[in-house]
Amino acid sequence: MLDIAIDRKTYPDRAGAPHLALAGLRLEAAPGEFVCVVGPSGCGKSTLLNVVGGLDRDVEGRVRLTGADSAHDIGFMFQEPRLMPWLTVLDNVLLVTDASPTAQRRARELLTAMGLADVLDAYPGRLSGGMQRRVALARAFVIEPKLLLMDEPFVSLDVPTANRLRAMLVEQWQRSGATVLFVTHDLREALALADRICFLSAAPGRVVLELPLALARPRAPDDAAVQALHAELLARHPELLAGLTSEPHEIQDE
Ligand SMILES: Nc1ncnc2c1ncn2[C@@H]1O[C@H](COP(=O)(O)OP(=O)(O)OP(=O)(O)O)[C@@H](O)[C@H]1O
Repeated sequence: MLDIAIDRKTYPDRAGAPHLALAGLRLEAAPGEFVCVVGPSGCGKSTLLNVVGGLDRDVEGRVRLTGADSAHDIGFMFQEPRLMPWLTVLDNVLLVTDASPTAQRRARELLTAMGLADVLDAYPGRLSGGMQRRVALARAFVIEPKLLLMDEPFVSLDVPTANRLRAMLVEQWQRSGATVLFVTHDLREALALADRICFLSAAPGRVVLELPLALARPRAPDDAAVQALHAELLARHPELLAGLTSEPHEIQDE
């Protein structure tokens, strides 16, 4: 369903010379597959998502997305929740829809499933960081995306809040059947979420290892099976994991 072949993606550096961010990157994802992209800071993960999502078209290569009719079939979630402070929780979610009665029902259902039924009319500034991410998660799913692009969406949250959000994501993903491309530099997070992990090299990023996962769900980053696989990977591929951090830098949230 998703077939990515990026030959070259450059940015102009300060002197205007091309700075290579991605080169020779090949990646495929099957319908409904949850793929995590893991790599060190600066290897091109956000660039990859921007290219796949059509936010950046200045690239040599191609992205084929079959089964999706339009950009409306692609959902996004970024590191920051990116909510409009002047809109209520419900209106923030409806913003990406046609606000039809069906969309309204769906938005309410999603927000209720995420424990936000009591704050539909609240403004984002009144919500904790974790609640704001839940609104962003509901907004990502409300369009019933065929493809969901997620750029470190749970970074900087405390462990219980991040784990709760991951569980909500997996529940909605399993219901929706969406293909997910989830970028992270946290290997334990990837092990907790993915059907398959694609490791990117340091810049310019390309896929250097693919790891299919057969661990049962639900999983969390601190599960014994995840920890064991993490330790095994560290032992087998120390070179790949240099530059990655598995320790989230926490802020207390809820
Ligand atoms: N708008 C831009 N202009 C110039 N260079 C850029 C731009 N955006 C990214 N880069 C460079 O391209 C490379 C890839 O950046 P990108 O943000 O995609 O990496 P990343 O893996 O997402 O990093 P991080 O994990 O730190 O968010 C880096 O060297 C970065 O400095």
